[in-house]
Amino acid sequence: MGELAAEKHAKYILTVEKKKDDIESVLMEHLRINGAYWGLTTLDILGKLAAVDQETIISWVMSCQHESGGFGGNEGHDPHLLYTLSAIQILALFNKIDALDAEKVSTYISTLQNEDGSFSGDKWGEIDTRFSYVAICSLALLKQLDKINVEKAVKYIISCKNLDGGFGCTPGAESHAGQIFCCIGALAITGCLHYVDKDLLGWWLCERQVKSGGLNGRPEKLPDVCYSWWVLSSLIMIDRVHWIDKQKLVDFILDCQDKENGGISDRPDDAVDVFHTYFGVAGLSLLEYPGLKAIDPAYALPVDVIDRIFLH
Ligand SMILES: COc1ccc(S(=O)(=O)N2Cc3cc(C#N)ccc3N(Cc3cncn3C)C[C@H]2Cc2ccccc2)cc1
Ligand SMILES: [Zn+2]
Repeated sequence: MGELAAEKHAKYILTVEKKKDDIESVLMEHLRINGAYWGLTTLDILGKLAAVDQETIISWVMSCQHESGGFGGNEGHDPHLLYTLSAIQILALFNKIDALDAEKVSTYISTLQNEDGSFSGDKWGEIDTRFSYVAICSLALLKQLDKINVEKAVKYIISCKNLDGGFGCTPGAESHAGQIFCCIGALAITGCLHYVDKDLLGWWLCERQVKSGGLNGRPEKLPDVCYSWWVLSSLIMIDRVHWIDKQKLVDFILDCQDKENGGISDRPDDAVDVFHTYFGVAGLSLLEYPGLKAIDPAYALPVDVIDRIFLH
């Protein structure tokens, strides 16, 4: 509890970024570009992004680009929408989106939109509302939303709305906090939040808070720090964040820190990792924890980065 061990978390991220051959790094090498986005955005929120060698990172990110225009999770890996968004987000952090051929990347993304407006994650065709969000967020950052059929993309997302006000990965699939974030984020970016029943969804979301103050992803599940992002950012986007106890959530996240070695875990006393360190720090940023840079709930990037892209 108590306070955020910011210096320790920055040091933890910087050491993990360097490690390549330990078991965790090898297991995660297929999504290394996701890990880089989580780590670098955490550093930026902590005001420590200057601690990394941006030229080295930018050239590594560009080396993950496939000839199709999409990005793989590491050098030489097949492209996927999930990794393409992480690449764009990393370049945005360093104000280097212009290192990209926006036309080529947005053509890759637009070829993954299906007739019904949904998106496949890659050429193998898996459809999930996660991919709708990743496609729309990527194209918005590239200012290339006109490359897809936004009306059909929005219509497909709305077709995944459930009677409980939530959203699942496909029409009729069970509501889950991760998919709700993706659908609400996509609707926020496209200016279509008026299709959402904010009171019904707000109720489902605020019911995710358990007595420890943490948030879970579905009814009866254990709380998990990463839901501090999926649920909280959704509540903020639909203006219902006052329906949860923010201080109790802050205390839950602070309770999940390893204050000795740095890092944040999914719940108290579990092993820390980069993923939960990012979502913990990003969650505290959404809760306006002192000393942290503000993060945009829809784009999952610092507000000053978003302002630089859209307001310059
Ligand atoms: C430790 O076992 C795992 C299990 C799965 C994965 S994963 O499929 O690559 N992935 C990313 C992820 C990264 C880390 C880290 N470092 C840790 C966990 C975690 N999960 C699993 C998780 C998180 N909360 C509870 N659970 C069970 C989410 C998952 C899916 C996801 C990917 C990208 C963006 C959002 C979500 C990685 C490790
Ligand atoms: Zn988690």
